[in-house]
Amino acid sequence: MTDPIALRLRRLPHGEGLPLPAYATAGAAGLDVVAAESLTLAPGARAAVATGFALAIPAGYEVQVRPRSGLALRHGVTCLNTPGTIDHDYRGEVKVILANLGQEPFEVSRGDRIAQLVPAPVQRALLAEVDALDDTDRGAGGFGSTGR
Ligand SMILES: O=c1ccn([C@H]2C[C@H](O)[C@@H](COP(=O)(O)OP(=O)(O)OP(=O)(O)O)O2)c(=O)[nH]1
Repeated sequence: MTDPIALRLRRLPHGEGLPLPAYATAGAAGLDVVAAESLTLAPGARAAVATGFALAIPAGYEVQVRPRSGLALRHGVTCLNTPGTIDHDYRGEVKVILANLGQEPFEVSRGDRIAQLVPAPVQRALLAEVDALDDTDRGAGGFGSTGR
């Protein structure tokens, strides 16, 4: 494992008393995040669920918000925008955009683990507009073109 990334976390008033994001096992890749509010997600519904904290992420990194496989498999509940992107310059509350793709209402209780956070290095692009692109064997083929 590489050296950990230092993340500063500011607890917000409604996050008082909640466990901080934490690794569930010594080898876990994601910091489990708990909900700072309780709500019911109807089938097909989505919501930005409060976490009760804000982050300062070092420049050159993002934090990805990813679903938990247990919620996805058992309840059809996932992060709609997975992986969610927390920009390094964002100082607002981290929220988890949960969607219920299952057939039953899903209850979120304050303190439930709802997602996981994974820091990742960011490679920025230097965009150059050009009149023509170099030729390749694939050309414009895509979207299953090699399977036909
Ligand atoms: O799952 C998420 C995704 C985003 N954010 C916050 C942090 C992120 O830095 C900010 C903006 O996210 P994004 O760039 O994905 O959203 P956008 O729709 O492009 O909005 P903006 O115009 O604010 O960038 O919203 C979250 O709290 N949770």
